[in-house]
Amino acid sequence: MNKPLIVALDFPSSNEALSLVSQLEIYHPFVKVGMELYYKEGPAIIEELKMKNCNIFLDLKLHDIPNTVKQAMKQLARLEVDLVNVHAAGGKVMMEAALEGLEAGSRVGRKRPKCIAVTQLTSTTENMLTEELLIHSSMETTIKLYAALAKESGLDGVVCSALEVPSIKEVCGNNFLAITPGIRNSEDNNHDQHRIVSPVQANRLGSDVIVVGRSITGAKDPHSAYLRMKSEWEGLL
Ligand SMILES: O=C(O)c1cc(=O)[nH]c(=O)n1[C@@H]1O[C@H](COP(=O)(O)O)[C@@H](O)[C@H]1O
Repeated sequence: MNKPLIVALDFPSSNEALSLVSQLEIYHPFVKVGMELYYKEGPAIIEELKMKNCNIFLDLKLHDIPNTVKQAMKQLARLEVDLVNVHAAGGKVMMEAALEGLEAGSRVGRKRPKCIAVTQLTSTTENMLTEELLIHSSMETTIKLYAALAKESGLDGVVCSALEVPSIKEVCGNNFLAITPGIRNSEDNNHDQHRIVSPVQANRLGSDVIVVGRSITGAKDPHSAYLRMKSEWEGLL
């Protein structure tokens, strides 16, 4: 993967998603289909996006007992997307089961999709971690341990805030992917995100991939917003 910017297609239906993609079509965008769009449109939206030459991150954040995750991943593998994810909080056996399902569902001769684990959502604060989730380690320690567990389970990387990338790379090595949402420029609305980083900072902190939603999809001119984010992320601005 070559430092991609993934656009989160958080839309209620394929009309809005495909209209956004058509504005970016010449760049063959890497896009993310999340729960909102997939629960409405199902596998059809994946096929439509493939026809538009998009790379696809199917973000369904699986978190269940190992057997359920394995069987679900077997089905998702058949969609032949590039990237899928689980919650690291499901534990090692569940993450291993996710990979087994992906291997089992992938066509012979075709590589399974990459699989990454969400560590702690970028909407989670240090205070929520201790007060609500009753995790009495710091955000950094928790995320480092979850990342190490994901690596031990054979996963390809994690989702985290760019703020945690240096410590994850220290523990898991440079080849272990760090995919980072929660990307905002100072003038953007933060919405429900808390552990926020600009595209320039994400680059400096060593993120491999950034995920950007509303700062592009909600912009007056999504095409210009995409190009600016991309240039800042790639260190051109
Ligand atoms: O797994 C994800 O993609 C994800 C993990 C996380 O910790 N935080 C997070 O924001 N995301 C996703 O990244 C996207 C961020 O969207 P914006 O906040 O609109 O840029 C959303 O689609 C989220 O579902």
